[in-house]
Amino acid sequence: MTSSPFITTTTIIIITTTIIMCCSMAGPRPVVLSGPSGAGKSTLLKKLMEEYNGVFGFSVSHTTRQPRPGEENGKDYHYVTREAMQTAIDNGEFIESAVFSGNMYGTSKAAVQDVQAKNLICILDIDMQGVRNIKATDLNPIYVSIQAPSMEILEKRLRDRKTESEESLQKRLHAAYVDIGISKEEGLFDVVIVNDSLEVAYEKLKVVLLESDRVAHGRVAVGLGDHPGLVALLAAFHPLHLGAVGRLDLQLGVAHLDGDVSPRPAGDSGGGGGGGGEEAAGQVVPKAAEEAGPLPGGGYRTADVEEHGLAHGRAADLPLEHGDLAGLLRGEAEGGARGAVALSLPRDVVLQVLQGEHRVAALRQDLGLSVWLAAIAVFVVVGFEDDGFLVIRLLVVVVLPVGGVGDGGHLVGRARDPGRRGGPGEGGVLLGVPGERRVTGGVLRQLLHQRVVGVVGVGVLRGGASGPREAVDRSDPAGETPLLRESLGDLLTLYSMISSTSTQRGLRSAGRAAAPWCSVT
Ligand SMILES: Nc1ncnc2c1ncn2[C@@H]1O[C@H](COP(=O)(O)OP(=O)(O)OP(=O)(O)O)[C@@H](O)[C@H]1O
Ligand SMILES: Nc1nc2c(ncn2[C@@H]2O[C@H](COP(=O)(O)O)[C@@H](O)[C@H]2O)c(=O)[nH]1
Repeated sequence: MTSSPFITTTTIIIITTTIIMCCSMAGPRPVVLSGPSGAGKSTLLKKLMEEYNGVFGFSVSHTTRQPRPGEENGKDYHYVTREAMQTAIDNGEFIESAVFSGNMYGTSKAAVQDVQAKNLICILDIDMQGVRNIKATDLNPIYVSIQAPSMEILEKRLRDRKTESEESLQKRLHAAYVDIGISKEEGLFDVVIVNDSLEVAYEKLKVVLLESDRVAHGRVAVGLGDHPGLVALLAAFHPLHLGAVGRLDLQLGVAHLDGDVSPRPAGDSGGGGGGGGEEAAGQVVPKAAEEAGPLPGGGYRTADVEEHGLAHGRAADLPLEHGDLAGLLRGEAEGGARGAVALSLPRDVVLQVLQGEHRVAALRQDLGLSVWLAAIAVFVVVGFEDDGFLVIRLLVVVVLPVGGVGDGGHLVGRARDPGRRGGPGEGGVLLGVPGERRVTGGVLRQLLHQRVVGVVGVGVLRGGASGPREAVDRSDPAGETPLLRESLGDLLTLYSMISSTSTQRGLRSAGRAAAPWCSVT
């Protein structure tokens, strides 16, 4: 039984029974790119948009300058007259505006809202006046300065671009001269990237946007497996935080349910499957990916993992893709905001996890720290199948902001003992994650570098409308595995485990967890 007939032929009633949210929330954090004309902002942005289509969205500014060959109205800019622009500014339609090189430029509120409405991370390409103006708003972006290696190179690039008259070029160079000085002002930019080699600069930009401690704070729900309905429901609660909703069931990007994130030392044959423990905690890197070597941030290329990961027979060597990153990148400003990341895994992964090949690799370490439960959401999905059976599905989402876990700390859950089976394939739900700045950065790194935080299964209740309901594993033809009750039990066990300091102490000293599906090595 696949999940799609169920979805298409049943009425779905979703009841959220409990949601306890105790973290501050915030929407996706936009990104401001600024820097002298000719430094390479548009070039970098173009690459970013191509690679992360569906993650970032460009805030289309208004300008009074003439379009350049190849530029499109509504895509590169909204080209308007001075009068129209001034009227719109006077009407309060702009977040900021500036005069640059004799032309008016401005970011309209609608431009930013359009991007955010699509759940994309909004990128603004604005000049230094715009940066100053944005600082006075509550947009709270990440400020990235793009600089050319030198004024000479900047001038050459601008000339070679052949877009400016001599007069315009001189104005831009003058503005650049001023900007370069201002951009050194402490605290104005979060990051300064010198665009010498385009490739190097682009990799740096990606690191900043994808892995920076500054990027993701606040609660992020990346996905709930193959069940968009549930995700939509969650989105209804916190729409700003569910940026990846549209992409949930495409590719969820998580690998390695156990093991350490750091690349294995040469000669190490790798962590044993299911071995767990510090000795066995080496990262399980797909061979081809390993040969290709880690990316600058330490992760591995999606394509390598995608192509070779699953062939290893290890759960969760799956690609981390654009849509998922959108969720990971959303969040609140730096500065101690708390939040959590809930990430679900696709069916195959869940099944493998539930079949028990994986272990808790670092629970001991994390349980010793301040871990607390922030949210439990229980979704009951009721429907009728073609054969008239009433089917009730229960999906339990646990979001666990983990306070105080050190940079790189993590909570890894092994879902079940060997032999257990997964639910009907809606996907599991990942537990996790911290809120403090350094912690969130650490968690992001874990996710991006293929650490996983934990998995909870999905159970199904099946029975006639008036008959006894029985929890069954729908992937089990015998249909006898009482999954549902145990899933709930496991969750409760998990909750009590992590919320009890004595349990934490006990676990630490015993080095083992009491829950059958959760072992500490
Ligand atoms: N790393 C690089 N090496 C060489 N040339 C580059 C590099 N980056 C960008 N360029 C080239 O420099 C020129 C200016 O780049 P680009 O138009 O992206 O700058 P910009 O910062 O967006 O400028 P503006 O603010 O005027 O829009 C382009 O012709 C681009 O192809
Ligand atoms: N303050 C703002 N500056 C903007 C905006 N859109 C673009 N810009 C900046 O203008 C210059 C020139 O751009 P060009 O396309 O004519 O080369 C460049 O530095 C841009 O960053 C805006 O909405 N507000």
